[in-house]
Amino acid sequence: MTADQYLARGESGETTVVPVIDIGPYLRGEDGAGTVVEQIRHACAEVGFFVLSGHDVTPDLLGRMRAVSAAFFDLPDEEKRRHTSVPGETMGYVPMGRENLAATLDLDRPADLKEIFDIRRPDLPDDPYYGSRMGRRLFRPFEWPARPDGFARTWTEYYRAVESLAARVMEVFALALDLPADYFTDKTDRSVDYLRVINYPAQDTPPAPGQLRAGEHTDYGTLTLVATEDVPGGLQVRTRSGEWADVPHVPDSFVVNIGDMMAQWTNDAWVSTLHRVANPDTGAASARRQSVVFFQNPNYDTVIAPIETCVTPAAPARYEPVPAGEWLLNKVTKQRA
Ligand SMILES: O=C(O)CCC(=O)C(=O)O
Ligand SMILES: [Fe+2]
Repeated sequence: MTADQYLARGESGETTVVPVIDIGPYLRGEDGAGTVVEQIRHACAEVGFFVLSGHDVTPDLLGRMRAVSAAFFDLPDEEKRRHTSVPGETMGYVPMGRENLAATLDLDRPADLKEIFDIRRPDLPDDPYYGSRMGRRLFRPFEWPARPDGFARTWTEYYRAVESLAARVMEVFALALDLPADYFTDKTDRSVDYLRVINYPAQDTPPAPGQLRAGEHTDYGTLTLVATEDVPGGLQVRTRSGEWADVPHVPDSFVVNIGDMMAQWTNDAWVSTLHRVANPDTGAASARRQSVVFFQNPNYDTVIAPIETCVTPAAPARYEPVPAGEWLLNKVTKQRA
């Protein structure tokens, strides 16, 4: 991916960088559904990011998810560390200093200033897909924290809600690529999703040179749904001219971005845009930030190759086929600080 593929406009540009799209008409099968498809096609091709409103994940559920997660991060360090993920994995608690997203682009930067709790699909179905060698590697069972109360219940409820929403967005993606609405269904129905809450603590000491809340990176999979927070030190996208532009926070909406595998599927007709999480200004260093992030990655045995509607004589296939699980593991290995 080269910098000139990032079309979003930055500080010096007045254009809206990241459009807000109301998916409601599509979800309800109303007349405006065609417009939703058009808007999403445009956003994915031009920006790689959009803000999704009109979805059916309730503010109540999101509020409970935030509260229970914040309560976990407020537990004593020693209690959180009992859930520390095995090295090279992100399942469970990932303490400060363990992840470095810029390293996925082979950049030499200090570790990200964040801690994480991360799960895979809860309540795994009895299916050889999950029990195979690759299945066990990617869907390793994890232990829920005993505290705070209701953690497992709320996270499971949230997982189900965003998993369904992601499936509906994938239908829109298929339609936007002139494919049948269910084109991606059998490629993502056992997806290797990551549900993680990221706590970006207040910055009591100044970050090291080049150190950020999250270093620049692209996401790896199909799509990401981020519930952001309106506090200093937030998500930024890289514009075509190489500037960093803030992604707007719209209450009760998700920031949606596409990942590398969607860019490869579309033969780069759609962009997997560089982004990062900035530090708060010194004056706002006490601002803590928490984001709730759902990454959808295809089934591990889905082979990602440019889709036929995206390959033309003028745009020949740019990518060799690659199994999604392999691509994902390669990235996850690199992200270790
Ligand atoms: O915290 C955020 O707003 C986004 C984090 C992010 O981009 C990531 O973890 O991939
Ligand atoms: Fe990201």
